[in-house]
Amino acid sequence: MQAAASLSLASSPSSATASRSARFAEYSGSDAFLRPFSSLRLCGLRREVLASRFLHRHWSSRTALSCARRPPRKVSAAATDNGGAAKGFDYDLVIIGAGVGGHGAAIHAVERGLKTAIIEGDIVGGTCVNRGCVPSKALLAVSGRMRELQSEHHLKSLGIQVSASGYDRQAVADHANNLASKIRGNLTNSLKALGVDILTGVGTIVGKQKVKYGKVGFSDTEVTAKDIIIATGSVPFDHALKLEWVPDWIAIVGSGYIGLEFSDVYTALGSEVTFIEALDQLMPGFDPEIGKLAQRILINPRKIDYHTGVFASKITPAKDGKPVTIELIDAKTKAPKDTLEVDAALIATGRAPFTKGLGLENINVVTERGFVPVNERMQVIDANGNLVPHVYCIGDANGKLMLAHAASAQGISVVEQVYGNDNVLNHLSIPAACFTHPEISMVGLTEPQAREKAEKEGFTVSVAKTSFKANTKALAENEGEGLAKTRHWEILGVHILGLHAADLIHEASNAMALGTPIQHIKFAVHAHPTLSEVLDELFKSAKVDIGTSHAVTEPVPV
Ligand SMILES: Cc1cc2nc3c(=O)[nH]c(=O)nc-3n(C[C@H](O)[C@H](O)[C@H](O)COP(=O)(O)OP(=O)(O)OC[C@H]3O[C@@H](n4cnc5c(N)ncnc54)[C@H](O)[C@@H]3O)c2cc1C
Ligand SMILES: NC(=O)c1ccc[n+]([C@@H]2O[C@H](COP(=O)([O-])OP(=O)(O)OC[C@H]3O[C@@H](n4cnc5c(N)ncnc54)[C@H](O)[C@@H]3O)[C@@H](O)[C@H]2O)c1
Repeated sequence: MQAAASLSLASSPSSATASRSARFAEYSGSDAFLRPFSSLRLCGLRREVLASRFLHRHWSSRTALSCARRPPRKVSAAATDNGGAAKGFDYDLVIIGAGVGGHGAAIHAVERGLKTAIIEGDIVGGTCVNRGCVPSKALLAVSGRMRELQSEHHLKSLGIQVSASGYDRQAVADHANNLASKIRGNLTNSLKALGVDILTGVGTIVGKQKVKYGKVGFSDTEVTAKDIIIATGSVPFDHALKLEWVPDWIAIVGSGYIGLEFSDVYTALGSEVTFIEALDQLMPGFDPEIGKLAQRILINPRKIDYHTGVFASKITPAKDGKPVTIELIDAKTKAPKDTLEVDAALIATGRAPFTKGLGLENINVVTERGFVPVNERMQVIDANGNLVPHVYCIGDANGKLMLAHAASAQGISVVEQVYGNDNVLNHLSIPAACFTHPEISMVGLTEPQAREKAEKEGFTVSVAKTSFKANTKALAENEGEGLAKTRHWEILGVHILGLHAADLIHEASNAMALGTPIQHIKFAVHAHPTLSEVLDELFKSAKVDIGTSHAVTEPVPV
């Protein structure tokens, strides 16, 4: 199923107008969090419905501070130093969009001695810093602690007594907002410290190696660049991060990363959640076995119910004291199924690229569902299937892998090419994580995908699994729930659900990126007692048949 697909709302990105001023106005005001008034029912309960609202933007970058301290860089024949551009150009590199992708590319470009400018039409940091990863992880930090404090049984088993737990909604919201501002400041300062020119305004490609930019209502300035990177990201649907109120009952449309993370936040803060998922099971993007375990740990014990195999076909925002209404239709037959009345609705059905008004028509590029077509080197492909010289597109705008670190890694890969080093990023080795409690992480193929590949290519897949239940550190924390699984001696994929899964995945993703096979990594030594021994055990339990060359390990049921 395509992200961003099928849900049409007044506030959805598809309603974006072509005008640049309207684009940015809409960007800052789109309202995916819809709310009501009045009383309604869920799971047989009647409840008083709260009025209210949500919304807006905030977040940052991890590389910012360390990069400011990097040593002077070497300058190749292909590049000038940071003071002067290639002959005949204002800049060696102009990047349109200062999100994490653009930021990662800019600091690496300076390191490579390229005279670099970054054009930003809104605020530095983009989605991740201002409206995505950063504020959502601040909220998840709160939900994690709330869960611990609310789990009397868990605390008691550790010998801890806590009389009551509670939270101050505004203080929680401030924590998310302040973190976003702080990281945005770090990002901006790191660009300035490295001598990247930050050009304010909406960037438009006006022709070969030419970009204009300008604030809405002011005249544009034109700059030339030897190479251009488009890093304009996506239009987020989600503005629930300001936490202006906590609804009693919230419907979350879509059970992907955003839906699952917000269900963790809202249930910890006291809301009841109803998931609406178009596919036949919840969390359809995850490895099926991990998805089942996630349902057992993250859904069933919480105040969450769900409708699967249905589309939210129409959502009517709260108005004049009436609740939000959500019309559900059967995903296959399209027959009407149900209508829900809820306090609030959060739309998490994927994100749409932010590529309108970029002037792509001036370089003969036609988007595909809004995404900029690129090859494996992020070089932009025109309407005739030819590469557009000197134009690249990274991050959410190309739709390859809509993750912050993928955007940044693609940016670094492009800068290497611009510098003269061929570089192709291995997307299969890029990890992903969902920051629920406990976390889920993954890299590479799911088990069905691995089996399909094996059938096509004629090899056998074996699967190894291990449980957190046997891990001393996890047991010391009284957090023994979890599973890690891998497949294939080359490591085709690893999936983890359990304590600190988001940190644990990197041993596997680095092994995949470096091509380290299981029969080598299984001899690596891990400190005891640590959670990393979960992966140690996983790799050691993999049955490697070097003769037939494809072994896998099976997990112990948890
Ligand atoms: C709620 C939420 C939580 C998330 N959590 C995570 C997470 O935990 N981990 C993770 O890896 N990813 C997460 N993501 C995804 C992550 O935020 C994106 O993948 C990432 O921000 C993409 O970076 P980008 O640089 O491609 O685009 P963006 O961050 O969207 O930045 C693009 C920038 O370009 C600017 N721009 C657009 N058009 C123009 C123009 N014409 N001229 C000038 N400037 C322009 C925009 O204003 C913006 O600043 C989350 C997303 C959301 C919505
Ligand atoms: N921790 C992280 O890394 C993190 C966190 C949040 C977001 N993200 C990024 O943001 C992107 C978007 O996240 P997301 O959760 O919005 O998208 P997603 O693609 O992960 O999940 C969307 C879900 O919505 C369902 N859906 C689509 N249309 C529907 C409809 N009309 N009715 C009911 N269900 C519908 C889909 O079947 C799917 O399960 C992700 O691709 C991810 O890359 C990452």
